[in-house]
Amino acid sequence: YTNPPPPPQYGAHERPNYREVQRPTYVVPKAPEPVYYCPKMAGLESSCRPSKDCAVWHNEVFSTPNTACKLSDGNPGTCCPDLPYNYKGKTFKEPPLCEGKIELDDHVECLDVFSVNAASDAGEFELRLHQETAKRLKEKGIVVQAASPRATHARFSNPSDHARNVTTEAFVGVHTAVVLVKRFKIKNDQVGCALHRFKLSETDLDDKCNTISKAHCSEDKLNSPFRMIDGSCNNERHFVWGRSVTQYHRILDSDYDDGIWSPRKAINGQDLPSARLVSVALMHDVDRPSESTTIWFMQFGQFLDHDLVSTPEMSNEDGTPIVCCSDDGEHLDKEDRSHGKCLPIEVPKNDPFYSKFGRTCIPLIRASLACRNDGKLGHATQLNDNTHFLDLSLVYGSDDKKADELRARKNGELKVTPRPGGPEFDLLPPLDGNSPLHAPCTLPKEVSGIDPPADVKCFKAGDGRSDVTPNMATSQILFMREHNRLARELAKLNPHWNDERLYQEARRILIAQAQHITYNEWLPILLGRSKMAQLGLLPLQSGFSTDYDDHLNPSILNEFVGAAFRFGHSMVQGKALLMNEERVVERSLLLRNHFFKPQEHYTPGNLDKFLIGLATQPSQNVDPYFTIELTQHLFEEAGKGFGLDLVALNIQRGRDLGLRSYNAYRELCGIGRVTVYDGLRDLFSPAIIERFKEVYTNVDDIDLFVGGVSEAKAEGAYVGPTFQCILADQFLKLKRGDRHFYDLGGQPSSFTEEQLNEIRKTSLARIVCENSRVYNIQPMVFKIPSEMNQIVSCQSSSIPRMDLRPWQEAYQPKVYSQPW
Ligand code: HEM
Ligand SMILES: [Ca+2]
Repeated sequence: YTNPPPPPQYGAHERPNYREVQRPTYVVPKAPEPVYYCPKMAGLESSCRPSKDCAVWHNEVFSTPNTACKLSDGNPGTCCPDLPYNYKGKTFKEPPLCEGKIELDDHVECLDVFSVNAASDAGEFELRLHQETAKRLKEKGIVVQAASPRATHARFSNPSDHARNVTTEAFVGVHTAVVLVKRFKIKNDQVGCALHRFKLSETDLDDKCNTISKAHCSEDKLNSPFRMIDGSCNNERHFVWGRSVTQYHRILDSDYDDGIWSPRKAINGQDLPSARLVSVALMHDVDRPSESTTIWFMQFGQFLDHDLVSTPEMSNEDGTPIVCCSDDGEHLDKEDRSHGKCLPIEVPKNDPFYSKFGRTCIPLIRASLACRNDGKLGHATQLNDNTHFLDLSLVYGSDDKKADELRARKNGELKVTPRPGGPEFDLLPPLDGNSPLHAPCTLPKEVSGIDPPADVKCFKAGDGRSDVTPNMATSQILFMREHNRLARELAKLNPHWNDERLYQEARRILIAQAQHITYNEWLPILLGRSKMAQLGLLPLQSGFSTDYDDHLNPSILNEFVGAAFRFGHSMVQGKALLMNEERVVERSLLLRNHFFKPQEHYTPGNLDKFLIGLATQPSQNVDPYFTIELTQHLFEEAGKGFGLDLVALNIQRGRDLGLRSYNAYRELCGIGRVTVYDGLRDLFSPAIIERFKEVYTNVDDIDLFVGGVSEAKAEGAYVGPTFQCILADQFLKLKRGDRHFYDLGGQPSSFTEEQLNEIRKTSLARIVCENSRVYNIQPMVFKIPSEMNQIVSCQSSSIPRMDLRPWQEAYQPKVYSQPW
């Protein structure tokens, strides 16, 4: 290169619009010619490519003979066709609040703004009453015990200060609605039409929940090439769409007993079966590992989960967690639960596990309430504490304060805990100010064999759950390191860029990489190629996407967060493996001992061993089988022998979030509603149907989570058709409703075509290679190594390396050979 003249230096805010920046043309090297014969696949000609370019075809690649091939330089590759045609499928619309055809009863017609104001006083009173109850409980010494499973769950679901304030305001609105429904005897199907007529701003509730309507985005923000940290200003008209601390959306109307907030009942009017009873009756711990998919697939799923959602639980006014069962695991008196924020799970007396510990109550606190985006009165909505977008908020934070805390403010880098050996050993920065309720971050001597080292701290990242398990921490550390690596490389290419510019550019690239991995490598395994093609979810091979739809709300759906995306819990293995380069297990860690205890990561070399374990150990299948590490020992306190049951929590949470029953989603997804249990034979084994009959009195009572995980897999997918349908809809909204989606053209945040082609070289295998001391890995890390997915050197062209030269400002165009 000849040195270009130094470009002007400017901070992120004073820069010209990206659309105006002149970029030199960059000549893309031609793809290597296939040198080996490749078989036809799905009736299409195929050619030899780096394996990650065949990830979308993984089913055909692994079922067609002779799909292993050699790239032009002799390194292993995979045969597959070009990407198939991407149709433009439809997304589900949000159910209308009021269809307009419902006739209101006369007495409901009488409901006017004065009645609303009167009810709002009652709502405020309810809030104070609940605050009193909380105070009384504290005085009585009924508080959450340090290090207990409940304390750890509270840590996992801890609301941000912003979320806590929003919930308090929304709570009054919800109670106002509850009072009105009672007073005016409003039937469930009339709630929307009766209440939506009232805007909070036109009632005495005008001081509540008014920040959403006041949200504003300057031209600067709308034209910024970089996303806002809190996800705002993505949509140019609806500034808050996708922002953190805003409501989840839904594809079917909520199902609450009172039409507002109380959990649904069984069809016969009785209570639904206890969530723990359902968990025990249906969900066993049977080892059914996948034959082709690694545990990285599960882990990346949880990584996405922590990017896309965080449903905080409600808390006391002072931020302390709420108590919903007594210390010895029994239900509290009705009076002590009168703050209405508890939804404890009934444990049957004869429970095969918890009865041994005399526990009859599993605590669950209701999810934080959101201010409704429409500013109207209506049923409860819940909030997402993270940005709804796939934007690596779990790496960078979902609000400016958190983002700032995480930045090194030097060279665009993120803060780290440095360890001897260089950046491939960096860990996440320490979490300071541990709450006294937190269990120690170190392992007890009985587990580790050593005294707890003094320098071991819990980790801090953009999301508070970064060290919930060892491998959640592994994935967070990996992406943090890749950010810093990108920032270092960009600084070499553009020595004149300041910290802000380097941080934002590295962030933009890393988010694009994560989106590419998700749509190119991960979703094809989850949803299957044909479903992706049908909806238009496949990534492009070249050029820009024109997919953006500014009418589409990208927000996460209650159905997704409350049930469908929890499919991942079924894939979890009870043990995390540490493996060496020979792929031999050196140690295995029982999950129950390692929740929020990242001590193992402090041993040099262990992170590499976790990474190899992730690429080797198979994932479990999605089925009604769950490891007891999650269903009996979740967040167990050391030495106590029991923890929480995640399956029961999922079921109960679904009811808390007002999800309709499984049958309603079958109908929505075009699979067809069933009227009798036998109708389920299309997707369920007779044994499972029998077990459904034992616990649910009506086929319309089945919880969505339970039905979803028990379905037979959809063709080419990792989940059944109902979850496939909900998950696909969500990922379509996340792509089409995101103005900053990585392959979108014509936006201030769009990459140049040359940059985009480099981003398309990304694979998770490459990110592992670049940021660890793992030297050999298979190109498709979500797939178990095989002849078509051979373990190769990280130096190999089988795992393409992205070239950052297209980011060099005003560099001289030059044709160069493959970067590897
Ligand atoms: C060992 C691994 C995992 C553990 C210990 C774990 C634990 C938990 C816990 C405690 C909750 C909160 C339950 C509640 O209060 O409602 C939760 C929620 C959730 N989990 Fe997991 N999980 C794991 C893996 C996964 C995976 C692999 C996925 C997806 C592929 C996933 C998706 C979700 C989702 C979507 C939620 C709802 C999150 C929210 O509302 O904020 N989890 N998980
Ligand atoms: Ca996010």
